[in-house]
Amino acid sequence: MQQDLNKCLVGANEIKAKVKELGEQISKDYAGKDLLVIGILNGAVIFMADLIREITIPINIDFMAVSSYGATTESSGVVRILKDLDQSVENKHVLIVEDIIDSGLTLKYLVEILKSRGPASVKVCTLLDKPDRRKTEVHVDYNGFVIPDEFVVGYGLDYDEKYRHLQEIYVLKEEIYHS
Ligand SMILES: Nc1nc2c(ncn2[C@@H]2O[C@H](COP(=O)(O)O)[C@@H](O)[C@H]2O)c(=O)[nH]1
Ligand SMILES: [Mg+2]
Repeated sequence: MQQDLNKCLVGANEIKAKVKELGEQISKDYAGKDLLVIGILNGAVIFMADLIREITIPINIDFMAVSSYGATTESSGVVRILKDLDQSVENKHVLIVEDIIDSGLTLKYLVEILKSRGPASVKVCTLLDKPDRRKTEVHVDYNGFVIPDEFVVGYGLDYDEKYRHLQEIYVLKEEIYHS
C-alpha cells in the first residue's frame, strides 16, 4: 500500500482544521435556511461525514452517485446517475459536497440537473480543486485546498476502489495507473 504512494499532499491535521473552518462558514451562511446537504458518492463520503458534524445548524442530508471515471484517472466526460436523491430539492437550499473537482464535467452536470428541479439555490463545497485540469467553467462556493495536477488518493478518494480509508491525501505513483 505505502509503496504505491508518492508524497503526502495534505496531512490529517490540516484536513481537520479546514473541514472545521468550512463547517463554521456554512453554518453562518445558511443560518435560518432550509439546507439540504448532498454528498456525491463514493468519493465524498468521508469528507461529508466529517463536514456535517462541523455544521451547527439543522440540516437534512441525502446522497447521489454518479459515474464518470471507472478504473482510470481520466474523466470519460459522460456522466451517468447511478443513484438519485431520495428526497425532493424543490424550494430547498442545496449544497453539493464533492471530494475533488478536476475537469469540472461531473459538477457541471450535477448543478444543471439539480437546478432543473426547482431548488431555492444550489451551491458547491469541494475538499480539493485541481483548476489546471478544467475543461469547463464551474463556480465553487466553498473550497478546501487547491492542488496541482496530480492524481491523488486517500480520505475518501480512490484508485480502482483502493486507498479510500487513508487519513491523509497522497499523490499516487504514476506506475500504479500506467502499469
Ligand atoms: N481519486 C481521485 N479521483 C479523482 C481525481 N480527480 C478527479 N477524480 C474523480 O472525478 C470526479 C470529478 O471529476 P471531473 O473531471 O468531472 O471534475 C471527482 O468527484 C472524483 O471522484 C483524483 O485526483 N483522484
Ligand atoms: Mg467524486
